[in-house]
Amino acid sequence: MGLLIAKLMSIFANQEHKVIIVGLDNAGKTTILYQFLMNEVVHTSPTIGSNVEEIVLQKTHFLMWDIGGQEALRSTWNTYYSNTEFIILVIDSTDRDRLLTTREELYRMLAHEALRDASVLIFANKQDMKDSMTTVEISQLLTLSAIKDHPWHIQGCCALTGEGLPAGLQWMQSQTTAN
Ligand SMILES: Nc1nc2c(ncn2[C@@H]2O[C@H](COP(=O)(O)OP(=O)(O)OP(=O)(O)O)[C@@H](O)[C@H]2O)c(=O)[nH]1
Ligand SMILES: [Mg+2]
Repeated sequence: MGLLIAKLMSIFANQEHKVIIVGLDNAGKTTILYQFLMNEVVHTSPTIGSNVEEIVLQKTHFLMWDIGGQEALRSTWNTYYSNTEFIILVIDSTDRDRLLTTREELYRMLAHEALRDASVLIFANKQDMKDSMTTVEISQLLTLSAIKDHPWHIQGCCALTGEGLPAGLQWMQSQTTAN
């Protein structure tokens, strides 16, 4: 009996949490995924379709789907939604012109039934660029404070150095234990 309980506990401890990484093309999604995986900057080209990798933080396993963000691919995002626990929305913080497009995509996702229980981590990426918007500016432009039905968190980061990425992962881990 004790063994059975131990086995069940280890299954739950190693349960995989499904994550989708979304955002407009060139935001840095693929760069972030491989920084998580290897602590390295990989050479990327625009993602057609998706990449999937398992990222483990202590005993928490995340199955992360990095989805192509080009305009023509955005209508396919919803095919990845089922069983998603976390949305990572990556933003190129220098891309002021397209922040409203990101905002539309964000609220479209949040209204989707399959994402009703998902938590949202927003990475304000490319904080190394001197003209980047701050997390405060981005929060205001996305009106994040209006999101009441999903836990959310915004984190500044630089995918090239990895700065800010562990803090984001840690927030996700805290949400898995909070739920
Ligand atoms: N300066 C700077 N450049 C970055 C950063 N993160 C990513 N990049 C660069 O931004 C470009 C796009 O990165 P990707 O990771 O391919 O972007 P993506 O979001 O996966 O794009 P799609 O696959 O087309 O949706 C690459 O040239 C990256 O090297 C960052 O934090 N700072
Ligand atoms: Mg990509």
